[in-house]
Amino acid sequence: MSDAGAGRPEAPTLVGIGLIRRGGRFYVQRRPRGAVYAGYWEFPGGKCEPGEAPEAAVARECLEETGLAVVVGRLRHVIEHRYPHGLVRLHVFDCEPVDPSAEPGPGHEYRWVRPDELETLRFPEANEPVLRELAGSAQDEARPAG
Ligand SMILES: Nc1nc2c([nH]c(=O)n2[C@H]2C[C@H](O)[C@@H](COP(=O)(O)OP(=O)(O)OP(=O)(O)O)O2)c(=O)[nH]1
Repeated sequence: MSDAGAGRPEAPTLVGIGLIRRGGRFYVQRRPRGAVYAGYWEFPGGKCEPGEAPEAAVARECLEETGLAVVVGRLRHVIEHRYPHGLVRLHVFDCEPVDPSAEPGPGHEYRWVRPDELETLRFPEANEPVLRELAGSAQDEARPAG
């Protein structure tokens, strides 16, 4: 007997996202025209291919989208969010460029931003906990000890 449809929970689309950090700043880029959330800022990343682990997707998407080869580090957040276009599960990883002097390619409009600037840019709403945490850790670093 088939149980197709009724009662089965919707599987989220798995997404890998890279927080590429260089000298205390993060790489952000504008989502291209025609994409969902076109014109919003985002961290590089994208959907996992079938069978692909999120960290592998991060390395692949960072290279494809920015031209930067990255070392994928700690998994910082897993965020499940329902958008009008579907349910996504974002896996957000700390990343470092393999070559710290390499510049991103021409594919996207991009900026390297300080953590406290992140909250002034418009990101897709699922990014909110990431932006809050990065901005908060910047304040901790700036606060004098004691
Ligand atoms: N890349 C990226 N995607 C994000 C961020 N925040 C966020 O909610 N998303 C969502 C938007 C999309 O629903 C999903 C990623 O999809 P995408 O359209 O960028 O993925 P993709 O590059 O594989 O796209 P495509 O091949 O289907 O064009 O994750 C973010 O900071 N970066």
